[in-house]
Amino acid sequence: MVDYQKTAADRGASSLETGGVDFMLEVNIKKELPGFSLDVAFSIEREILAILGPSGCGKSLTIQCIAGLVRPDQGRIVLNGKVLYDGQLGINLPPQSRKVGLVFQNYALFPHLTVGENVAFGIQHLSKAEIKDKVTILLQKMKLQGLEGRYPHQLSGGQQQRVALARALAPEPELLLLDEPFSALDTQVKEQLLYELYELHNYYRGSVLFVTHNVAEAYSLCSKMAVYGGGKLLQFGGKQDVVEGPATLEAAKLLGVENFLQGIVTWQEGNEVWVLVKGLDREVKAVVGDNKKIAKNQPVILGIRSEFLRITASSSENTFSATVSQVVEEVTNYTYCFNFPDVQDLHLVARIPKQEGALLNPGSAVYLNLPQDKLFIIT
Ligand SMILES: Nc1ncnc2c1ncn2[C@@H]1O[C@H](COP(=O)(O)OP(=O)(O)OP(=O)(O)O)[C@@H](O)[C@H]1O
Repeated sequence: MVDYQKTAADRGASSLETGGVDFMLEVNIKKELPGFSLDVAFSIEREILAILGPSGCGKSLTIQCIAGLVRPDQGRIVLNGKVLYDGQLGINLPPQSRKVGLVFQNYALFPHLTVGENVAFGIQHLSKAEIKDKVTILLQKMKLQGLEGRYPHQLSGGQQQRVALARALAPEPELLLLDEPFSALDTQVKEQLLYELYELHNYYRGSVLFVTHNVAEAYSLCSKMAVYGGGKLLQFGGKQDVVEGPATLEAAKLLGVENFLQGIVTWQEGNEVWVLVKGLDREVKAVVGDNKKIAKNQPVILGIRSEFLRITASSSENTFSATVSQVVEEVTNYTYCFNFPDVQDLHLVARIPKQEGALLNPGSAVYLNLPQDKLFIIT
């Protein structure tokens, strides 16, 4: 997965100059709707948070509560020390008083206004000269120079979404809310915009909440991830911790983990845990974080992302004899499905970069390694 945070950092880009403002967002809200209840709490500080989850899990509702478009039933939302909503104190600021920018999937530009007029829409209180300067800078940042006089219908989807971003940024919001902003765009345009959005974050400096279904898209852009399921926060944390160490089976599946093994804990020493894998009748070693203690004989599920399995030349720790049952050739990987001799109902999927070896045909026997630091344990 591309990591734009790393690529920008490698070039020495910085988003850390905040002029003394904290850019802290605290959200703790409950909302009951017919047949659905939302109950989430999280906080972020001057960073990009991706909210990830299946359709109907409450992602957009969270965004709408923060933007002031939907009133929660209970809780509190605080942005940079300003209370936007407090159920007990009866505070519920209107959207225009929240300093929050919002971009939806479907651009929502004003069709009768030009690109320049759309971008200037939220900054009419400024002088003409200030508006002109700001629009010029934003159009330049969003690579829209020369398109200022066009109308939305004269723009491509990617250009329209850039205008929507510029319009949201013009009033200098302290928080930018992006609700599936790229889902209507094709892959190439989406990737370009993801990169530009990350670049833009260096300029913008505030926090960003980014709603998506797509794990790779989330990982590329965010530093933190919130995984939603059925109106609840299943997991929240740094993106690598979340993607490589899902806390529950539901979160793991939502995060695209394909490989799960049942087992029983046989031994723990420090952060190393040995698990006897059902069916394989062999132990694997996994590394757990945060000094987590797991009782001996406790049934657990081991998980590992398909990208982390490796084919090795010989048998060693955490390595099993396996047979290729299916292969799919992709642009940069071979995706293999493996069976295990004498074991029913156990299949593992591995994505192996092509440069790591020639194509293996179905029926090939290999050693399959499950790296201990990439195996995670769900109790
Ligand atoms: N105004 C509303 N009135 C009643 N129910 C609503 C309203 N808005 C949303 N819901 C319901 O709340 C739940 C969460 O909706 P939400 O739009 O937040 O989902 P989502 O996670 O953003 O899904 P998607 O990815 O499909 O956009 C859904 O069951 C939806 O039907």
